[in-house]
Amino acid sequence: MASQNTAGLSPARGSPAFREMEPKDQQVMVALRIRPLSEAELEEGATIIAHKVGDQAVVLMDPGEDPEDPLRAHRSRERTFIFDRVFDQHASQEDVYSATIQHLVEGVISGYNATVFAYGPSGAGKTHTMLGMDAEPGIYLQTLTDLFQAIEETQDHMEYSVSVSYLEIYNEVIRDLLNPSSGFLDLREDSKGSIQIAGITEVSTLNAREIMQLLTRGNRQRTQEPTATNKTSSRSHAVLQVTVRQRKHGPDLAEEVHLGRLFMVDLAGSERASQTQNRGKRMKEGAHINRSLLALGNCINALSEKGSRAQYVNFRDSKLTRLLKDALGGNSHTVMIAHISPASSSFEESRTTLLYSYRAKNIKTRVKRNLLNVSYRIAQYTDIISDLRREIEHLKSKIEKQEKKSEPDIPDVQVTVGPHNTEEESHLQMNKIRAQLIGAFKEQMEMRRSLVELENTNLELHVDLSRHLLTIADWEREKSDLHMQRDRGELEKDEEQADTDGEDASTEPHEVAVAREEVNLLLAEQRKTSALKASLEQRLALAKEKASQMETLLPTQVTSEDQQEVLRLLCRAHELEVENTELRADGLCRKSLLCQKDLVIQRCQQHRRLCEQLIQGQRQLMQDSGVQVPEALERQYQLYFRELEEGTLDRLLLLHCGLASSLQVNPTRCDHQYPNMGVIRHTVDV
Ligand SMILES: Nc1ncnc2c1ncn2[C@@H]1O[C@H](COP(=O)(O)OP(=O)(O)OP(=O)(O)O)[C@@H](O)[C@H]1O
Repeated sequence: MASQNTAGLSPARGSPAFREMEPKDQQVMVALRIRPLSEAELEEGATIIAHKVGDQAVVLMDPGEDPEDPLRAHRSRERTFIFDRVFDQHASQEDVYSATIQHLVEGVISGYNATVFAYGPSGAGKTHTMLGMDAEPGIYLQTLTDLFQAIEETQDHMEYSVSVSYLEIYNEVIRDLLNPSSGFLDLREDSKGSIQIAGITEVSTLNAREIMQLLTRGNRQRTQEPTATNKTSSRSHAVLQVTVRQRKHGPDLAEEVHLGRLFMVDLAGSERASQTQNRGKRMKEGAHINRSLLALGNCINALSEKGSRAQYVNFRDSKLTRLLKDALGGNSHTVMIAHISPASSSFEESRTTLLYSYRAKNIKTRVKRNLLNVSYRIAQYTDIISDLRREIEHLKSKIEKQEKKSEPDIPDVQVTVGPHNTEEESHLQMNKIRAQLIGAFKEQMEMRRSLVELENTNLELHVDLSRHLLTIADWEREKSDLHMQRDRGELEKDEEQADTDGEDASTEPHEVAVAREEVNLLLAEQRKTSALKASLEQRLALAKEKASQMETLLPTQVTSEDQQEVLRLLCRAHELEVENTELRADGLCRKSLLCQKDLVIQRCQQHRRLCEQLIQGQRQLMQDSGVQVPEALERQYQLYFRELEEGTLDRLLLLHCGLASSLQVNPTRCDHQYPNMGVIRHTVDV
């Protein structure tokens, strides 16, 4: 089960909607599901205040409103919201699935990304919609069943591999729900800006039921506890990720690979702590859940206003938004299913949920098909072909020149007798050598590509490591500041406050503990990558030597000048392709170096701010105590203040940031040719 299952399948499938190659702007689809009144709500005498009108509207009545009150007649809080689809208590699981997600399945198979997330307060029905129950399976099972069925129905020159992972984000920590003992997992960004989860378990199977059993088991591992509104409330965000790789072999060596990713996200309850009467641990945990949801809300706000006010969208604020970055602002067909209870007792919750989801309707994503290898291969072949053409032309003209020069010697050359005196034998020999050469060359190329990917991974690990070390260093600095302030007696008030809250201000925050853990993991991973790289480099050196020996032997094994020439050209083509790969790797390294430079600049800026504070503080101290400033120092002060006022340094930094970000936005030619670099780097280790 752990290994990648492939099914030999599929034709030119896909509706016209999914055939387009150009990126298309796509509105996020927002649907609303109103669950039936629960027994508890009925018992407490709640009435229904959310009414579905037609297929797209919902009217929410304010239960506190007196219809007879003439003073409130024009200030009614009754509101109508329009969504792409509205479902009420009569809607079945199939109704919801077929109107929202079903149409995206085909796209995922053909290489498009799709995301569906269930949003709403605790107990509003999110898990019911996503996971459902045995008798009423939710979106997970329906989607997987359709996906596998569609794959089964397709045949031809296609191969599919499907892998599934399931994780939860709880208190800003990622856990693998299919392998909960694996500890905390980390998010990584690859060279294309695509988010990956390092070390996640990926299960490959083409059996939806088998996956469902795993998910149901995984869901039991989900952090779940009773809250005031739901006895089995899921306290975490659960993300089911399905990756479909479609591989199509062309008549020549070319190969098309499409990669479609489907995220199905069951968010934690969006309620505010005060409204659910949650106290203690729940309240703290709520802060973390809300950090993710708040970040999600901020992104939704910024994205929905994009264009009109061009707001900055900060996806980096939480793990959830980093993971959903593509779903919200990037390359994905996205569906949000908001959930509410129809009960009068949930009026405020429902109102905020409707407002929040309504805003999400303005978000546009830019959807394009993830064609991985084609552009790379085409670009690569085009390069090689044009290089080869030039080389061939060059060699041809050289041969012509030599022929002209050596015309009188022609009879001598023609009488040379080699070990293969018949034309047929010579032809067979040449084919054999050519096959050997191509084999050796392909092996070399594979190794070089793997080396480039390992190098890329190493750089990413390094960048991640630096980021975590920065978090730790920042905290260490804060801690020493705190100690200094405490020593000077400036912290008494705060300390008192901290003591009454039962917390010590110098207690290490959660993110620092996570950063320490991640540093250890990253170091271990770096060691692993380096060992792999060293052994691969050794193998490559051996392979290169073998190939060069073959080349040296050529003149003794093949006697015809033409054949020798063809083989020499072949060798030259190989060399050129190797050089090309090196160039691309070089491009990637430069980009990563740029990333690292950014980190260094960030660190220097932090240090600069500290120095500025020091200088200002010391100057103040000198002034207060009437110390005479020496002339040379005063001149340096003036220089320093002039620099600050003119802002030269800031302008330089701004210029660097501008240049760096334009490089990120317009990746170099090398990146275009390496679109799949580091995209699939997950460990499959069930
Ligand atoms: N459409 C529905 N039809 C019937 N029962 C439903 C429906 N939606 C939800 N329920 C029931 O309501 C209860 C709460 O639903 P669920 O656990 O799905 O809520 P939730 O939004 O996932 O809550 P939390 O965020 O706390 O995990 C469950 O018992 C569920 O079976």
